[in-house]
Amino acid sequence: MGDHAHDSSDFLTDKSAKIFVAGHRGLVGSAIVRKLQSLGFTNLVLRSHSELDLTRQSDVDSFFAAEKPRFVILVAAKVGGIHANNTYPADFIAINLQIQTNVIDSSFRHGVKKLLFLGSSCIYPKLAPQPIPENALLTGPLEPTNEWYAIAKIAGIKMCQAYRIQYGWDAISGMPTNLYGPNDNFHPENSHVLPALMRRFHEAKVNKAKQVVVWGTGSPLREFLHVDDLADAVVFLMDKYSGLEHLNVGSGKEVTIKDLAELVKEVVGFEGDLLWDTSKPDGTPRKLMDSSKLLGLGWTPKISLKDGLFDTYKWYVENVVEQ
Ligand SMILES: NC(=O)C1=CN([C@@H]2O[C@H](COP(=O)(O)OP(=O)(O)OC[C@H]3O[C@@H](n4cnc5c(N)ncnc54)[C@H](OP(=O)(O)O)[C@@H]3O)[C@@H](O)[C@H]2O)C=CC1
Ligand SMILES: C[C@H]1O[C@H](OP(=O)(O)OP(=O)(O)OC[C@H]2O[C@@H](n3cnc4c(=O)[nH]c(N)nc43)[C@H](O)[C@@H]2O)[C@@H](O)[C@@H](O)C1=O
Repeated sequence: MGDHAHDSSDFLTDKSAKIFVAGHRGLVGSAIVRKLQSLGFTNLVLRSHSELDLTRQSDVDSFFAAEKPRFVILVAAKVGGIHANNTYPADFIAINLQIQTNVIDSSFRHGVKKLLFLGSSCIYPKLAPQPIPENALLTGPLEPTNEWYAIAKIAGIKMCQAYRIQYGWDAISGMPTNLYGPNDNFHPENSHVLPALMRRFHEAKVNKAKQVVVWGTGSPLREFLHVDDLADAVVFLMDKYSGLEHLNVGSGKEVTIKDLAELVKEVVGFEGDLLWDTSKPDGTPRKLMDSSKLLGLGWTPKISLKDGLFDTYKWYVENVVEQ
């Protein structure tokens, strides 16, 4: 089964087509809803976690039988930073396998025309060649702190490929790098590094603290992409890509955690010192992805990290900080 990488679908032609955005209230899902609404889509089907628990197979199948969406964008998942992944491995592997298996299978069985599944750059080996090409998948041991989540995501990619091979069904996968932006998860322990530091620096500034603890050594490198760029890439992939292989979705720019911390400190306006807690894990030393396949199809990221940080901090102060 060859790659039909340039099959164009009718995703952008019929704005009344029914689209199910699974996980629409999260960082990524809410950005995708914003993007689709800005493009004039009028028929989004949205269900919160409490309305439809995607780990419950019979409920998912009843939902698809009733709604029969034409397109599905699957971004619902159990998601968290390095501490959460390292602390709740059973949740990360079980919940994510259940969600994706239920949604992918029910989508196929109820006639969905095209489905996009989101994985993550953590699917690649801990010491993959940098920048990481898509074919580095399954060529080496995973990063231990998030291997459970990574295995679930790899299974999702493989499931989409298997349904294309066996049934000729149009399921595609995108692999985003570390994401950030409005509506992120700012939980003090379970969040990702960027929102965690933004919250900690903000609280330190307000409380006039002298120093802020940052986890690890500060030496790991991370690539960041603003979630609005990711939402743009999701629409681009739904419209322009129908291939067997997953595609990397990155900004191509990486920073050390130390430089990121300094940048967030500057954006927030905290003037104290950083204290490094090296008892906390660094995780994988580097995971810059090679996104040249997606770039070659014509997509480009537009939001710089500094602009994105200012935009996110403005949102944080207006929406999260107790008024
Ligand atoms: N954030 C990042 O840095 C990255 C994220 N990704 C991927 O992007 C996708 C979205 O991540 P992100 O937006 O950051 O995560 P969020 O946690 O912000 O959003 C996930 C959404 O999924 C929902 N959800 C979780 N479990 C269930 C369930 N059992 N049934 C129904 N809904 C459920 C959550 O609802 P509720 O909160 O109410 O439980 C939430 O709205 C995920 O697939 C993730 O793997 C990939 C790379 C990086
Ligand atoms: C998207 C990606 O996200 C996760 O992988 P990660 O990138 O390692 O995660 P992270 O953002 O939590 O940490 C990045 C680095 O930052 C350092 N760090 C400093 N201070 C804080 C801090 O306060 N909080 C956090 N979380 N990290 C901190 C931390 O020590 C580490 O070196 C997995 O979900 C993975 O599966 C995945 O897909």
